[in-house]
Amino acid sequence: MDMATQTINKDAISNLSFVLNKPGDVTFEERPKPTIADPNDVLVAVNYTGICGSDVHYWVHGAIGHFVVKDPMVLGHESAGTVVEVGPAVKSLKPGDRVALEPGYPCRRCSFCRAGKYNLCPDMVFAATPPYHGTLTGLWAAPADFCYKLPDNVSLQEGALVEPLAVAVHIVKQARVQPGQSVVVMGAGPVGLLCAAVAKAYGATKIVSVDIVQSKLDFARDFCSTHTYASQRVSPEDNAKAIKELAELPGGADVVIDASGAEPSIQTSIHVVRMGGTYVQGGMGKSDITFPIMAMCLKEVTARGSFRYGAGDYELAVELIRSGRVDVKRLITGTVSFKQAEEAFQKVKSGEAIKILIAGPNEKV
Ligand SMILES: NC(=O)c1ccc[n+]([C@@H]2O[C@H](COP(=O)([O-])OP(=O)(O)OC[C@H]3O[C@@H](n4cnc5c(N)ncnc54)[C@H](O)[C@@H]3O)[C@@H](O)[C@H]2O)c1
Ligand SMILES: OC[C@H](O)C(O)[C@@H](O)CO
Repeated sequence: MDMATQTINKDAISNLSFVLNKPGDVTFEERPKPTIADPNDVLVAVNYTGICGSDVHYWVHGAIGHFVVKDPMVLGHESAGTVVEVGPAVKSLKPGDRVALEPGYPCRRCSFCRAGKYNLCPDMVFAATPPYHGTLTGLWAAPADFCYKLPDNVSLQEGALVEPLAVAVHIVKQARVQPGQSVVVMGAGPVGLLCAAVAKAYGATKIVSVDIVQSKLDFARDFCSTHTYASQRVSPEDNAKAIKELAELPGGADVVIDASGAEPSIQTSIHVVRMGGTYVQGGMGKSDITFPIMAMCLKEVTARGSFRYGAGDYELAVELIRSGRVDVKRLITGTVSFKQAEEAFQKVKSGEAIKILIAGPNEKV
C-alpha cells in the first residue's frame, strides 16, 4: 500500500539513507531527519526513486567532470513522495499530497534565475551532485514550488519518472520540434526513449532511434519510434548515409538529438542533420571530442546544448503522463526494496534494466 493512503506520522518515519562513501563503497545509514528550515518548505516522505546514469557513474568512478565525491554523499535524484508536513507559508500543498520532486534548487536571484533560466544558476544546489546529498533517503525537505502534485491517475512510481521525462522535455524544447518534422535520436536509453516520445507528442512524424544495442532498438520501435538503426562500425558519414536511406530522408533530418554522449554518435548527428537543421546535445560523455565543425558550418546547423530542466518543464512532464501521451510505466523494469539498492545499481550498470525503482525505506514492496 502506498504511504499516501495511510496517515503518516513523521516521527515514525525512518530516515535510512543510501550513502556513497567512495567509489564502489556504499552503506545504509540512519541519518538525522531534515526539518522545515524555511516557511515555504515542505517535508516529503520519499516513496520511489529511479536510478540515473549519473548515480551509477558516481558509484563507479566517484566523480563526473569537476564534480568529485570528496565526502560521503547520499545518492539519488529521481524521486516521488508524499507530503508529511508543510511550512506556515505553504498554500499549494497539504500533508498526504503525492508529489514529484524537482531535485535542484537555484538561488532565485542571479541573472539566469531572473531570466527564467534557473537551470543555469551557478549556485544551484542539486541532489546527489557533490557536495549535496540526494533523495535515496526517508525524508526530504524541499521548497513547495519544486514539488509537483501528481494528478489522481498518475502513480507514485510514474512520479519518479517525471525527472528523466523533464530532461527529455527540455531537450525537445531546445530542439524547437515542430509538427510534421523528422527527428533522429541517437541513443535509446531512458533519456533517448523519452526524447523520442516527447518529440512524437510535439508532432514529429518520423522518429528514428539509433543505438548500438539491438534489444534497445526493439524496445524503441515498440515504444514510439517509426524507424530504428543499429549503428555500425563504419565512418560517421557512412552511418549517416545509411540512416538517411533507411528513413527516406535524402536531405537529412530536421532535428537530431544526441542522447548517448558517444563521440561517434555525435559525429554521425552532424552528418545526418539536414542543411539548416537543428542539433541538440543532451548526452554527457567525454568532455572533449573530435567534432565535424566544417560540416556544421557549411550546413548552417543550429547547435544547442541542453542541461537538466527549467521553467515549465516539470509541469509539462507531469501533463504528458497524465494525458497518456507518454507512457512512462513501460520504462519501469521493476521495483526493489530499499535494502536492495546496491543490487539495483548493479542491474542498471550491466544494462539489464531500463529503469529500476528503489522503494523508499518506509515503503513496502
Ligand atoms: N543534459 C542533461 O541534463 C542530462 C540529464 C540526464 C542524463 N543526461 C545524459 O544523457 C545521456 C543518456 O542518458 P541515459 O540515462 O539514457 O543513458 P544510457 O547510458 O542508458 O543511454 C545511452 C545509450 O546510448 C547508446 N550508445 C552508446 N554508444 C552509441 C553510439 N555510438 N551510437 C548510438 N548509441 C550509442 C547506449 O547503448 C545506450 O543505450 C547520458 O550521457 C547522460 O549522462 C544528460
Ligand atoms: O537529470 C539530471 C542529471 O542527471 C544531472 O544533471 C547529472 O547528470 C549531473 O548532476
